Amino acid sequence: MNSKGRTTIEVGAAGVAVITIINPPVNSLSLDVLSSLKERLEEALRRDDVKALVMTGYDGKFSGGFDISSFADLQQGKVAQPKPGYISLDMLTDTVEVSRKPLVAAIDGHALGGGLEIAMCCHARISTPNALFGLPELHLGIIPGFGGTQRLPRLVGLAKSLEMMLTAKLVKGEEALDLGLVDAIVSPDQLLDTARKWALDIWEHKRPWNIASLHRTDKMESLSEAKEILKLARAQALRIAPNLYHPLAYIDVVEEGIVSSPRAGLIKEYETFEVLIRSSTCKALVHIFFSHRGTMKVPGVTDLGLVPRHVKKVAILGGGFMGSGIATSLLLSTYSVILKEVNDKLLQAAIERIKENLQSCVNKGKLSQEKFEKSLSQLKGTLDYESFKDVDMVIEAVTEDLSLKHQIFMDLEKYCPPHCILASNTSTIDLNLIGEKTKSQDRIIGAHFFSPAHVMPLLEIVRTQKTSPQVIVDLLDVGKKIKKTPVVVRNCTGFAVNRMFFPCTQASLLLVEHGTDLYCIDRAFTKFGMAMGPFRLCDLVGISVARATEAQFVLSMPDRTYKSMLIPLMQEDKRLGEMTRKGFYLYDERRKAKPDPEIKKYIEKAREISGVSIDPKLAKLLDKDIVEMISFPLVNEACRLLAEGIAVKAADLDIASVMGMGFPPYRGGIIYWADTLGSTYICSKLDEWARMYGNFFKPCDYLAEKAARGFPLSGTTDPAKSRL
Ligand SMILES: C[C@H](O)CC(=O)SCCNC(=O)CCNC(=O)[C@H](O)C(C)(C)COP(=O)(O)OP(=O)(O)OC[C@H]1O[C@@H](n2cnc3c(N)ncnc32)[C@H](O)[C@@H]1OP(=O)(O)O
Repeated sequence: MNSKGRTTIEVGAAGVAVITIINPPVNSLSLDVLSSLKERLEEALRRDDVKALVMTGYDGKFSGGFDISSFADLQQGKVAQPKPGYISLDMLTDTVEVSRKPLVAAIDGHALGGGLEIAMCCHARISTPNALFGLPELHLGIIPGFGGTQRLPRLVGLAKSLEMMLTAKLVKGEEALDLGLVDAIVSPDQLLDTARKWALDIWEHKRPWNIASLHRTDKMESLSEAKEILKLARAQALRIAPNLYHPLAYIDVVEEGIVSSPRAGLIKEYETFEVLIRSSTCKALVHIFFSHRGTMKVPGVTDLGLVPRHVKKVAILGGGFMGSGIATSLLLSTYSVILKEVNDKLLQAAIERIKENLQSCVNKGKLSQEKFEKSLSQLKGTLDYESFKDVDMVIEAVTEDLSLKHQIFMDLEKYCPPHCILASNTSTIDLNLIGEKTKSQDRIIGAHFFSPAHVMPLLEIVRTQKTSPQVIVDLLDVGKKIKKTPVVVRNCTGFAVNRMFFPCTQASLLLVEHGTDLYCIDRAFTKFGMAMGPFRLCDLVGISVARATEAQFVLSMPDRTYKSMLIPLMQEDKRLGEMTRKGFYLYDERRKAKPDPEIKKYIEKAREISGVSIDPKLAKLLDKDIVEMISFPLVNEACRLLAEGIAVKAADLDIASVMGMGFPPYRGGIIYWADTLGSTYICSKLDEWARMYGNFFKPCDYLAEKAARGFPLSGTTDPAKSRL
């Protein structure tokens, strides 16, 4: 079997051994790397010609931490440490940290998770200004397992370490120096020489031997302060993630080290790590980690060897809420942006919105004043197409009016250079229709952003049968550069995210008309872990948008829509959602939502029009039943997207559900979650509800077939069945 990574050792004339971790692309710590590292360390400690050691990572990257792809082997017991806690105690604490030869970490790139934990066992840390440090393990449903829970608080103080861990915050070189996490900052070309000299200086007592990180006390708060900080951290963890156990387990482990001893903390750490790595939360979050990266791999597109073309200048048509958000995203990533509006008043308003967006980044400390000025200087407003002659990409973000879009795309074909990518931010209109009056269909593509576009992480890239792979590769690259997660889907009404989410609103309306309490539905959803319930979301998006979207779906899938008058009735009465401070909820000036007893009136009227009577069973549903009755239709639609080839991979829908709909990542995304319940169970429930409440619930063929065989829904789709 090929080994997964290795380390090398090179002993220089001055007697400093440089050990390099080699496991591209991020130098993760596979078990092979760890075992090779142990051998190299032992060799260096044994050799008489070695006075001191430097540890570094290959190709300017220290280490991205423990090898996440080996979690599955650990979970299944296929590999194990020689004894419990071996790496943390025997290797790092009792060999490296106590060694009589000084060991200095030379850090460039990233020192994350296990990478940082190893660096913290060293006797000094030298880094470059751009190096990134952090313990992001909680994002994977685990806690650090190589001593990070004990050493980070002792190096940077308890309060700061809790902040870094609970928010998975990464710190950069200079901040790490201020915190005391590193001892010196040097440029990349001086890194190794400085580290070598530093190690030798310690050996020659020209620099002090620092006390081992595990036993430092100078940064730690007093016991009473520490207890108060831990109490607040527990409250924060419960508030941020009430369904999650592992952040609390992490705080318990830190506490053990403080109230008992650091060694007791290390023991509790590895015991807890062993439990958490086998948890369903960890498995789901690891699935999200790899699926997230997998969205950049599109079969038949990204495997053709195409190189993304350099996109420098982007034009945006329409500076409304979406257009200005998209422009902000591009400016933040140093693209030159031309913003076109139809008159000066709208143009000035759009520029003002962009300024506000950028200013809010400055206020949150995410953008320096200097970068704010630079970004803004990259923005040019215009009222005509004159300056479009050298743009590389256009993103149209005007209102959803097909004839207007027809005209725009014909104009774009006339004014833009032939290589220019012609993208539309439409959320519902068929891209084939948008481009039908042009001869440029190979460069027409959907770039569907989610509102607010400069904040939401998902970018749905929609390709038609004619979109060229080169254009898809180009947009994937732009998406990555503007720090979005792109998911490539095929063209259909609502594309993947809106189409998948639509049955959720529909099922909610059906339940409400049959007697389920509207606010109980939203509560059950948020308790399940969704960012917000379907009715709160409707208010946020706006009742008019919800109605317009509904109209599109009623047209394209009349056989499976539930026709409720609740939303039209509210629209008639100008209860338009959060923007009018009245929708399903009432809103105060701080946008805090409060249930409104008046909503009953609208429900009763809608019920009367539909001719539906209250079903006593539905009026008393448990939270679990509410979640299932609303989410299973969503799963059903996701299955249709897979069967039709709209989405190529189930994992893409998992990411789309997490990033576009607020589905809880620790449940792994919509299809992953469905598979934890089983296709047979979901299908039988949908069948039962279809018999009782109509075709809206009827399982699609894909789901029924998988259920009949007891297969998971995430199995690869048959490309032959793709409709394109
Ligand atoms: C015992 C310990 O306490 C437990 C641990 O250490 S758990 C691990 C903790 N570490 C992490 O969570 C870091 C995870 N990685 C990252 O955040 C980012 O990959 C990074 C900042 C290191 C680099 O980001 P970036 O340059 O954008 O590259 P990115 O696309 O994310 O990753 C490159 C490749 O490396 C893989 N990779 C990244 N980190 C990995 C890791 N720790 N293990 C295995 N593979 C990893 C990715 O899956 C990707 O693979 P692909 O090319 O086949 O898709």
